[in-house]
Amino acid sequence: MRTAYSVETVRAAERELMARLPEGALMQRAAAGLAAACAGRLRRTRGGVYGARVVLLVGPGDNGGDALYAGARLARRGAAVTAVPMDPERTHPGGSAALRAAGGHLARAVPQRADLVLDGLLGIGGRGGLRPAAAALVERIPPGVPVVAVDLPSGVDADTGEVAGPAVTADVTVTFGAYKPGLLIDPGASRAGAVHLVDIGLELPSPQVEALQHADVAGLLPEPTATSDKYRRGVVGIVAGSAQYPGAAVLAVAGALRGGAGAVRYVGPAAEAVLARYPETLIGPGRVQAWVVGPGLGEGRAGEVAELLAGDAAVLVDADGLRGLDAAALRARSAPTLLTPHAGEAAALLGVSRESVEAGRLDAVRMLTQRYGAAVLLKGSTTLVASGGAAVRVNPTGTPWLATAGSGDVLSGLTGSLLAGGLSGADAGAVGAYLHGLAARRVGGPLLAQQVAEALPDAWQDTRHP
Ligand SMILES: NC(=O)C1=CN([C@@H]2O[C@H](COP(=O)(O)OP(=O)(O)OC[C@H]3O[C@@H](n4cnc5c(N)ncnc54)[C@H](O)[C@@H]3O)[C@@H](O)[C@H]2O)[C@@H](O)CC1
Ligand SMILES: [K+]
Repeated sequence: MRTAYSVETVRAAERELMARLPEGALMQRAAAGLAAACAGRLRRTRGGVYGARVVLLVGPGDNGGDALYAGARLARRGAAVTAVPMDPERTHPGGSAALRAAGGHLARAVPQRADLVLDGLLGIGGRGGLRPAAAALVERIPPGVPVVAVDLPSGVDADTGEVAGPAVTADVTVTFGAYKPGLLIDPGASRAGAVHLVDIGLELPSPQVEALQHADVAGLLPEPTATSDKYRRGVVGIVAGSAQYPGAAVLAVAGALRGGAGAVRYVGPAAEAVLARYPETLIGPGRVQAWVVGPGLGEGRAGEVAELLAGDAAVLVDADGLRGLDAAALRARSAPTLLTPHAGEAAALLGVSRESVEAGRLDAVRMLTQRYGAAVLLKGSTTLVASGGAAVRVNPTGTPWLATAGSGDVLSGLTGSLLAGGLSGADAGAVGAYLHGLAARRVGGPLLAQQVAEALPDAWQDTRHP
């Protein structure tokens, strides 16, 4: 499990640790890890540190201090290090002195010839969009030069991944003590590049955000045993498709057949198309452990959604099924419920704009789970899964090629199948998104939704091999 912690949590852990250590010890740990990561990068790109031109963008706080001390370490190994402070009056005094003593120097303009740029403008103390002095330095980063962000890319909100205006786009982020949610959630995550965690010895409580890894998923997947039969493995029912969108039914069934349930039942007007493609499918109403309702349903079918929600099987509501959902009916349910909106559907459920959901995905998914009393999977670049007050799960797999017609139908079928296999709403959502993203990576791109469904068994097996 990869875990991420809010600024408040990280600060509290830092205070607690600092009280037990000599002054400045934590910053030295951070700077040592940062310098080592930079040296590793310089070794790979140009054979070594000696003679490398390193530029430090230095903000007014401790983030700038980290950059200066790391710069001093690189200067001692023969790098030519130039620090450009955002505000020369407010620059970490100890860090500046250390850099000068090591042979580095301070400048007012960003040198345009460089082998590496360190972004030490803002870390977890950054608030809102970059102010002009910081934005001006970011604009002067020479194109094509690798950028290492110190703790997080400046301009990215550490707690949410929101980016309000200009921000650094890093090749590597060296983060200290703990991942921050903004490094795992878009738009921040795509600014961070490869994230490298430096252990500085923090003791941390339970996380605010987490990302499953292969072993976590393998541990949650419902595997049949010698005594399993198809009913014990769970039956998933698919209520999807319409005369206008029969394909959604076929794709949801395609996903459901690869999600580990013992059987897939289809109810709706696309039975012929479903059977033609998947003769394994049971047709017509009957008992199931979980329903998937919504993909390609079209308009005027809210009654079917309400009827399923009134029953005692688990229910996944997707796409057209999400229109006009009754929050009170959802809150009254005792069986697992999972909603799987994309940003536009989430915006409608919350009564806000699509843009605000996309800019603040973490807030949006938390508000949805609170308002509707259900687990929620918010689709998009970095899919999020929230349930009650538990840590929000961010999906680490996937590819931009998944933004293609029908891929959501496969996801809902797959995830419903996992619900039928006995997973909770949050687990089914997180595991479904993970496998779906892994399968898409296997296919590459451009991809068809049905290829994603076909790659699911291999993705399932992949999770067993870390
Ligand atoms: N606290 C600790 O124990 C440790 C902190 N470390 C470093 O310290 C950082 C946090 O340091 P600080 O609390 O000093 O905060 P930062 O260095 O992140 O930034 C705070 C400063 O930036 C200014 N600022 C805030 N938002 C701005 C914006 N949008 N545009 C321009 N300027 C803005 C503030 O006025 C303040 O002076 C961490 O990210 C990490 O890099 C590490 O050295 C490890 C140990
Ligand atoms: K930074």
